[in-house]
Amino acid sequence: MITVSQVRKNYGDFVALDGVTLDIPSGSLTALLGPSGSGKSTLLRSIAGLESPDAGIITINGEDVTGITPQKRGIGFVFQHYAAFKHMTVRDNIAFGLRIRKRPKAEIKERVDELLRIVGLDGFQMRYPAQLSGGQRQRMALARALAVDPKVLLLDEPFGALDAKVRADLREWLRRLHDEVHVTTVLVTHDQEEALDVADRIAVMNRGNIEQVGSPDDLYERPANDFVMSFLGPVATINGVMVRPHDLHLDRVHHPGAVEVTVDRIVRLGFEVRVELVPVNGDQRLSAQITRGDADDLNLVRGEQLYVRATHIPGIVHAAAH
Ligand SMILES: Nc1ncnc2c1ncn2[C@@H]1O[C@H](COP(=O)(O)OP(=O)(O)OP(=O)(O)O)[C@@H](O)[C@H]1O
Repeated sequence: MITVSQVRKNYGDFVALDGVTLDIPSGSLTALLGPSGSGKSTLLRSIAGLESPDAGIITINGEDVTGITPQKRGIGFVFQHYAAFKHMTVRDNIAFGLRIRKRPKAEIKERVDELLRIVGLDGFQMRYPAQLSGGQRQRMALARALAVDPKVLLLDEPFGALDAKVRADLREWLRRLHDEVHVTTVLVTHDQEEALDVADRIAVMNRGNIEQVGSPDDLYERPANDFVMSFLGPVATINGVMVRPHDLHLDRVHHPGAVEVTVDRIVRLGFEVRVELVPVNGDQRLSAQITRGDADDLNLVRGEQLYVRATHIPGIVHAAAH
């Protein structure tokens, strides 16, 4: 378990962490999710010991590590741009931490073989980092961080520099890796899809504070406020209430609570159809997400008028009336 209590960090006048308190359970994969500048990296680097907080306490497995150097915290760290040792093979890069700890040769070989298998780089052990793809290089970085059996694995946008397809593959891979090694992992990301996809817990950050902590379902279905609601996925505002676009229902007849709208655009996205709507009463425009089947049944035509209503209103969220 990692505990962060009332941690503050200022850079000059700027408050990067505004008294953050967070518990990270052992064995969890927790994502720190938030917009750029919200303090995610500062919090992660404080846990790592790469930043020293101005106030507050951080413990790892019950030990106060606030004043302890990064080397003594038992952490593995992977950054977006991982600095591999270019002149060393993949095998030697992974073995590095074990060598400087002077582990016996046989143990190093066994551990590195195991890690090469876990990260799927068995066939690449004699290559140099320059001969790897970006995704392979990040997997090597993870193997290197895991080699010394860290108590905690800290990942700062580890897939941030990779293209969307590779990112998606690596997310799935990280999830499986975590299921296998169970090391307490904290992942910084600004990508809500990435957080929802891999994390079992998400802490949503905004302006140096934590807005909400919970499972992906909790946050998506029961967001604590408008910020979490809008950061976790697309929203539409209807009658002053924020809802998810897929919770909007289109109808040709009026039902209580329905709003009259004009169909402005119909965008077919494979199985789903996004229908952009302009309320007749001048409210802000909104998008409904419906299935292709529903769209075909409705036989929607651009410019026609119909009614839209919310079939599900999440949690306690209410947008400011306008
Ligand atoms: N060494 C520093 N000196 C001054 N300001 C800093 C320093 N490090 C971070 N900041 C500022 O603190 C704020 C929080 O930075 P941080 O890197 O924690 O945000 P983040 O949520 O990780 O954002 P990003 O996703 O863009 O990395 C930012 O506004 C940043 O400019």
